[in-house]
Amino acid sequence: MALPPQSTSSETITIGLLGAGNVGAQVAKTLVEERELISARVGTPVRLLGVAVRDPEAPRDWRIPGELLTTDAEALVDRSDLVIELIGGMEPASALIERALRRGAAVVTGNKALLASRGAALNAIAAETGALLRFEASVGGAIPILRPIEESLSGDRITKVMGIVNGTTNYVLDQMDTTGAAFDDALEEAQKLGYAEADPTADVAGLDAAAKAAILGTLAFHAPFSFDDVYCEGITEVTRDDIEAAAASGYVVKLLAIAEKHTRNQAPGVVLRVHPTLLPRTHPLASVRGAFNAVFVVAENAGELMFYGQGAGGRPTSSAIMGDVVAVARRLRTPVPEAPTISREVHLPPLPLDKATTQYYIDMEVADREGVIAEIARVLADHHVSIESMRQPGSVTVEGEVEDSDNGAKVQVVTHLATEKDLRETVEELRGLDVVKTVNSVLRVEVEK
Ligand SMILES: NC(=O)c1ccc[n+]([C@@H]2O[C@H](COP(=O)([O-])OP(=O)(O)OC[C@H]3O[C@@H](n4cnc5c(N)ncnc54)[C@H](O)[C@@H]3O)[C@@H](O)[C@H]2O)c1
Ligand SMILES: N[C@@H](CCO)C(=O)O
Ligand code: NA
Repeated sequence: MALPPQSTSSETITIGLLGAGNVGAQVAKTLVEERELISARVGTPVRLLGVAVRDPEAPRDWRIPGELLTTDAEALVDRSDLVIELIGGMEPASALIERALRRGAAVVTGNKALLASRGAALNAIAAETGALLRFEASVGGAIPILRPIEESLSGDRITKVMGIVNGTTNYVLDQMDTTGAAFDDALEEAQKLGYAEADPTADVAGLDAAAKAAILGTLAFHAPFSFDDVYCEGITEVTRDDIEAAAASGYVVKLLAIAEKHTRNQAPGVVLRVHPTLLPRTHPLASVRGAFNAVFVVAENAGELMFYGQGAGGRPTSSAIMGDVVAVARRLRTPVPEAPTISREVHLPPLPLDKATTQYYIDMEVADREGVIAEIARVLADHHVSIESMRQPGSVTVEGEVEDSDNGAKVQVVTHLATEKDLRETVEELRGLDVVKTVNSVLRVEVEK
């Protein structure tokens, strides 16, 4: 399919869009319908040169003018000053971005999977050729989060970034919690609403959130982290029982991505982790509903900051893409020296999960006889894990002892801060006790921001 002739005005910034799915179709709509506004914001005319698609006949959320459609993505890349990549996945997205950067064209992308595995390499190519590479849409959808970390907080020291960064899983957990929906039904709905990845396994297995944790960690700590540095557990093992038991104890289950600097008793490093987490219902992140995202950032001087907004969906994500397009196009018009997007001045290695400290919730079935609680408490104490609260559903919460109940002997313990290593050894020993029939679930708990 032929492309329209290239702009004759050397002033005009030409844009090539790759992919016209949930996000791409919205971006095409904005570039066509709001061309004057975007050009005014940039200060130079911008023009959508073409939209590379796999199937020109495919139905789309917005009908892209036929003369813009092409199946030759490489030719479009070679003719564009600015390339927007919204195909997703590794190939051909990676090769097309690399092709654009090598010829000095600017690139805007929302492809977190690619950035979390090849981000450092792509940034190196951009640094070599002087090309611009921006990716605000890759984390938190519409929420401005990467630029505040990179620019506004660049004079401070960030110590922790923690957030709900996957809209699909937040939608699924929220539906299960508030309407009692089944996992599969809620996921199907999230797919229909355009929140999920092309393969939603990436969402429910925590991989999408892990990619975002690597990107957030890299920018927050000025050290390169990749997907492989992130400990990752998804929500597929979270049951309705877990959610109901958590609710009965005043908690809500959320999939959190956490990147935290650890310095105590060890050389400094960063633990990056994604896992289902219990939050007290009063915690600000507990009220993040549906496909919304929220990210807490803690910095030495700024203190606590919270960023909140729509984390997924074609329209919200297109806002972040367009923000990058305008920012990058302004720079194409008036070039200024670019500082490296990913600075590497700090040697801060990724640390294994064992180095993380957090609180834990342990739910177990126990024998309904005297001395059970004392035995459980002894095992925890032996491993330096102290108890914040202990509860038996259906009976009165008491300190250190649990009353018999008609509901059978179920015991739920919330610990104080403990290391993963101590916790793991504790749970292993609890499982081996005669008085413990089963350990139903072990979930991490975040009480503080
Ligand atoms: N949907 C969201 O809420 C959201 C939010 C933030 C970031 N993202 C990211 O944005 C990107 C796009 O997401 P999406 O939801 O629009 O995905 P999508 O699956 O709806 O769209 C991708 C489109 O690319 C097309 N495509 C595949 N191979 C192609 C090729 N070789 N040439 C041209 N087109 C090709 C597909 O046919 C599809 O229409 C992904 O990287 C995704 O992770 C999505
Ligand atoms: N699939 C992703 C899209 C936004 O990155 C999500 O559900 O959050
Ligand atoms: Na964002």
